[in-house]
Amino acid sequence: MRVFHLSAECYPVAKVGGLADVVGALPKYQVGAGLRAAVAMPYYDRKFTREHEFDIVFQGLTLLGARRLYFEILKERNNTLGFELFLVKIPGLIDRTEVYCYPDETEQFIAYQIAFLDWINWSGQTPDIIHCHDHHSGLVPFLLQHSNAYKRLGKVPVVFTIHNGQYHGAFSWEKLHYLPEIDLTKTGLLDWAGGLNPLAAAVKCCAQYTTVSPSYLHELTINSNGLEYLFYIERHKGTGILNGIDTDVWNPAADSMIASKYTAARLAQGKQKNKEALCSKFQLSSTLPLVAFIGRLVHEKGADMLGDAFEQSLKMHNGRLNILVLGAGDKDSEEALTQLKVKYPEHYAVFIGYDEALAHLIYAGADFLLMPSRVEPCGLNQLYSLRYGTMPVVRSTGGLKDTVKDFGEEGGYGIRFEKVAVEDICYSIDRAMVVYENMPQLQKLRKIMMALDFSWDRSAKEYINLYERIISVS
Ligand SMILES: Nc1ncnc2c1ncn2[C@@H]1O[C@H](COP(=O)(O)OP(=O)(O)O[C@H]2O[C@H](CO)[C@@H](O)[C@H](O)[C@H]2O)[C@@H](O)[C@H]1O
Repeated sequence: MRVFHLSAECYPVAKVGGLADVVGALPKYQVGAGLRAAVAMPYYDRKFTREHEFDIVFQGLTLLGARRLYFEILKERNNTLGFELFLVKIPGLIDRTEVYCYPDETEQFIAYQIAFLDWINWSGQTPDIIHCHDHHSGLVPFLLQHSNAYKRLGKVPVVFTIHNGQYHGAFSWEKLHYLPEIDLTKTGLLDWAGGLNPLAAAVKCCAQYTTVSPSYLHELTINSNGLEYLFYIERHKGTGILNGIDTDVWNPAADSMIASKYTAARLAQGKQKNKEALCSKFQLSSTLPLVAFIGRLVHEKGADMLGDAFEQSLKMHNGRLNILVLGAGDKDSEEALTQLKVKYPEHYAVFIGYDEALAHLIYAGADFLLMPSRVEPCGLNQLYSLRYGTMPVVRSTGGLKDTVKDFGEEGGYGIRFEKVAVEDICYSIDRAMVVYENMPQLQKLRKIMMALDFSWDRSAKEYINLYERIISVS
């Protein structure tokens, strides 16, 4: 079965968040299961692209409105990632360093989708499935069905995965002319609330959509930044498939980014060595409990509450608790979290920025990983922390609810809280402090965490079953 994954991110080519982790892993596991899975993503001028060899497999000219665009499809020569990697390069438009936030982002993502479809069409390929991830490739199912340009491919089914339903990629109707010739009687499929909405169009036009956890499938009908009714109406097309983790990348027994590798059998010593390395980097004492946060500092992740919650907890557990933050995002949260360092220089540290290796060391060296998310479609951080024997402290939402069981319940191993509130975060940190004081109990819980299996094998099979079901009825 020939499958193309379309995504703006793919680890290690270009990563901003969890989308990259999923698209860098799922195709590899699908190839392992016998599929011919490939990723086709925009080209970025980054370390990975500079350090690997690429062949130009296709060159073409396409139109974006009145603009004629020359594009190339590059293929990574050695399939280094375990699957075929194709990059869509358009000089002057899709050849930059950052993944998001350019003023002409709408034009970039439309051109990426058109160039991909032109390539597939003109090169005579007919994939069995096109698997689009998030709104950046959300116009593909509409274009396949309702653009004259791609009539030959009109029956190729599209699976659309929603990693984050808060972002829709919406733009104004004035930009409609960027699309190739479409059936104008079908423009309603592109519309939501008076704008052209790629996420909504994808949900309407795809064969099936998936969410990255079962709970999030339902939550989208309650909270999806204005698309709640659409998700309610289209719910018969939705399936929740929990993300997995790439155990080649996230494995404490083989992780070259941590200070000391360890297995469950060497858990206590292994974690302590990593904690010492981590604490010495930030001049924190390695004998105190260490609560960490890793992530984008945005409202969805509860980043706006962290400053107050950490201040209250550090005050309450004066001199008995350490806290470490790794993240970047909203300026107010960055500022509040940076200021805290002045008040608690010995017990608090923060790194504002993105650092993959530091994230690995934190998963290995911290005792607790806090995720007070308002919205969490799946969440990978809690899965990584479980794999490294670090207790997740999470708000009960989305994938966090599906993967973290409170240690107060039978068979539980984490800490869960219900409300989006500073008080609930502080209370959960209090509970973590109590767990830490009972080290034999914490060690037992850590063993349970490390034995859990959230690898991609199971989820990759679920996607394949879904593809097969779709193909059998199409
Ligand atoms: N400053 C920093 N430095 C280093 N590493 C950092 C970092 N900030 C974040 N990361 C890393 O980025 C990834 C974050 O992944 P998540 O899945 O938790 O969130 P994200 O919101 O990006 O993804 C969305 O898509 C994923 C994938 O489907 C869903 O799990 C999730 O719920 C959804 O919001 C992790 O690998 C984490 O270690």
